[in-house]
Amino acid sequence: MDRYDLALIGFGGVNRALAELIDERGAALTSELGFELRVVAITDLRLGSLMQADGIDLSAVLALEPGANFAPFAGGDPEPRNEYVIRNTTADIVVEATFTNPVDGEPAISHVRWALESGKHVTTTNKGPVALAGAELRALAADHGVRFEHEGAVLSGTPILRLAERMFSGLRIRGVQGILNGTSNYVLGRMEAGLSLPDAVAEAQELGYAEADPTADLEGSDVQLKVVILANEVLGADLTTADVSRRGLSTVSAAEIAEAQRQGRRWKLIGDAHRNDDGSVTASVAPVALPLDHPLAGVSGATNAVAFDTDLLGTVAVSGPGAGRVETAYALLSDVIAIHAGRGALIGAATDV
Ligand SMILES: NC(=O)C1=CN([C@@H]2O[C@H](COP(=O)(O)OP(=O)(O)OC[C@H]3O[C@@H](n4cnc5c(N)ncnc54)[C@H](O)[C@@H]3O)[C@@H](O)[C@H]2O)C=CC1
Ligand SMILES: N[C@@H](CC=O)C(=O)O
Repeated sequence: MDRYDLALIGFGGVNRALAELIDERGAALTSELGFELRVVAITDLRLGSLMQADGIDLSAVLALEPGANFAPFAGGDPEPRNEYVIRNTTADIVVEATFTNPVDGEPAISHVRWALESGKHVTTTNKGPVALAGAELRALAADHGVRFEHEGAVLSGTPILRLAERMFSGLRIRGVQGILNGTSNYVLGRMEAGLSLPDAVAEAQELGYAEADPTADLEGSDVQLKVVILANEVLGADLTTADVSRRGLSTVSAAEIAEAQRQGRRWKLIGDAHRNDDGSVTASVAPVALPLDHPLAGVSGATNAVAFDTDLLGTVAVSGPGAGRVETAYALLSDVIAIHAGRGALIGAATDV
């Protein structure tokens, strides 16, 4: 029986949900998936670090009282010694789920680099490293014979990146457009129902959808990162966030939301990237008042949707959760499954000189 030891970097909503999944459903997952999962290290800004090569008792760390930290545990330290833990842990896979930094991607990019350099696979839901250093990190992973997986960076657990990578061979993708942020979509729906913006945002935070700073959700920088990822990975572009024009929800007033409802329209924050006739790619994020019969107008709550414009199939649309702790933890599990499925190929690639 194979076993993967994990190091969890960041122990907030998503990595806690993964720990709960392993703790509560570990035996069932082992028999279904053919491998065992064990957590051997955890770091968090607020909790410090914990390293136990024989496996951490997840029920004990999940039961920690607010304000407590890892110091009293064997192998515990009140400081989040990220670099030391990532480089020295016995883990096979580093699971990066700290805050997304939409400006320079740090310190998550460094976390991923340290893990790959020390021969560990990485799975992350953090959009910073993928959007801002994706090519460099993929190359680093290849150099070290390990994988850099990041399904959860777009549409949380809804597997659109792997779908596009694996199932669209032979198609030419002309563009990709969609609702790519769960929080803003949820907030727009709640404002249509009469809630104030702050109340709607507070609900999204409580439900685990929002970024640590929800401005990134509302003002489009989260979608900007996702558009960069889609443009680069699906359209083969080489965009940075500076190439993606951005307007957020503050450009739409409550009165405009009510007026759109009267006109049979619904505001949605739309991310778009499309290939032009000259081969260049144009990308944007902006609120759009869609007519109710538009396919994206009915996508509500934290559900997201992506429409791929292809030459041979026309439009292929996928809809599913775009945010949520458990949904995003599933993305991490799906990455581990992909690492497990590809392990023979990796051994071959690493020895193939
Ligand atoms: N919650 C969601 O629905 C989704 C989240 N994501 C991404 O997944 C990541 C994690 O999300 P959540 O768990 O919801 O966020 P969260 O805010 O609940 O948890 C992040 C955790 O990381 C810790 N942290 C921050 N900086 C750190 C550092 N330098 N070293 C150690 N720990 C650090 C924080 O103390 C916090 O406990 C974020 O990058 C987010 O953008 C992606 C898809 C969906
Ligand atoms: N805050 C993000 C989480 C997923 O990326 C969102 O609301 O979509």
